[in-house]
Amino acid sequence: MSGEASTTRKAVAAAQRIVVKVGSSSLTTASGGLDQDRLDALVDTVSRRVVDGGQVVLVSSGAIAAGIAPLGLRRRPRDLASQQAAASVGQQALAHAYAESFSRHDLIVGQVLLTADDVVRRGHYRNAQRTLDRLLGLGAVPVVNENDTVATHEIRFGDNDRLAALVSHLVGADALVLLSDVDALYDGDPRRGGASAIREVNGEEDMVGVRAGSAGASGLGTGGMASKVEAARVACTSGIPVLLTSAALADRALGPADVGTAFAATGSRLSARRFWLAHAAGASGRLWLDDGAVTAVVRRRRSLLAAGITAVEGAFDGGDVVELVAPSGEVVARGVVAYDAGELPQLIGRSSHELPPEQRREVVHADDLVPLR
Ligand SMILES: Nc1ncnc2c1ncn2[C@@H]1O[C@H](COP(=O)(O)OP(=O)(O)O)[C@@H](O)[C@H]1O
Ligand SMILES: N[C@@H](CCC(=O)OP(=O)(O)O)C(=O)O
Repeated sequence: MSGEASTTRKAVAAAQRIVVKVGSSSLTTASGGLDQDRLDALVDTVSRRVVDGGQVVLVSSGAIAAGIAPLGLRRRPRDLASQQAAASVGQQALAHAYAESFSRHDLIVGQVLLTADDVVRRGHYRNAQRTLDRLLGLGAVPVVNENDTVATHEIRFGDNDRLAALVSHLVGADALVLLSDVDALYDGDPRRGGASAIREVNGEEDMVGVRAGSAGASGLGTGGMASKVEAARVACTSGIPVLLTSAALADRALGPADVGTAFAATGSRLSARRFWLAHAAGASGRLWLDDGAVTAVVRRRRSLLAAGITAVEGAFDGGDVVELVAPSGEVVARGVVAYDAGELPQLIGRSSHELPPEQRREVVHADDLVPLR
């Protein structure tokens, strides 16, 4: 790549605290065992950064894939119980491999297995934050994965790309690096041919027409490019720049950052509460807004009043988190609703002066509302 490095690339190269996420397809062989050479190469790169004074949190997938061969399975299992069994076997193989590999550089690793509750429940969030912070302070390399052996479909993070974005905010990272088996984001699935690489994403306008598809041909990854793009969006809108490239290019990604796709930080750092509201908390319902209300809450950062709501979905109580939806169906904000779902139908569409005084409070107060664009 030629030309002057973008601000985003400089920020990634200079980041002091960094989260590096590596996917299953970059650590395991097609037959479902750990690929020690590739794991060692990644560890060498991460170690260089740590020895140079940086702090790295490694979010590593691969537990399920690494458990396939030892259990005599032929491919990645589809049912939850077998996935959990594979993860149980594979995670300990993975942790062992990382511990051995980092020990070549005299570095200690700390295994951190998180469930969605650990970041979705605000009380648990601080606990995970403290542990990771202390590990980094003690010079260890935290190796994070989802606690797959107990996570059911209903309570999963979804994928480790999302987990990595959440962890980036949790540890206050200066950058997030997503390593996969593809060197960059392309405008279409590169497996189909004819797609071109996108080098810089400076906002949603650069994503227009980009088709980010499902997981790679190895059958080992889960989220595919779509989940990486979504994770990049979560990080960038929270003020964290992202670099996406292949694990084979990790050295350059963590060095001059002159490879892959750089996603610029578009938003400012969110407080833990606002980040939680925007990205972590589960939503219990939806409020459909008219165009005027969308402008008021998204552009003018106003509270949402009953007059701008056209429909209510879901069974929520006052104090729950809900999504605010534009007429187009796009979720434009999330916030804490002040009323129970049952109270709203008789209020919506009516302006405050038509309502009795006790029902004139905002439906979602501006302080409890985070626009998503
Ligand atoms: N627009 C795109 N740009 C790049 N890769 C894409 C795109 N759409 C789909 N993909 C596929 O996504 C795969 C990476 O996702 P995945 O297999 O889940 O990786 P990992 O295991 O690293 O998380 C690539 O191998 C590629 O084939
Ligand atoms: N927690 C799972 C990984 C899930 C996942 O998102 O995988 P990937 O798409 O390879 O990053 C595991 O360790 O197998």
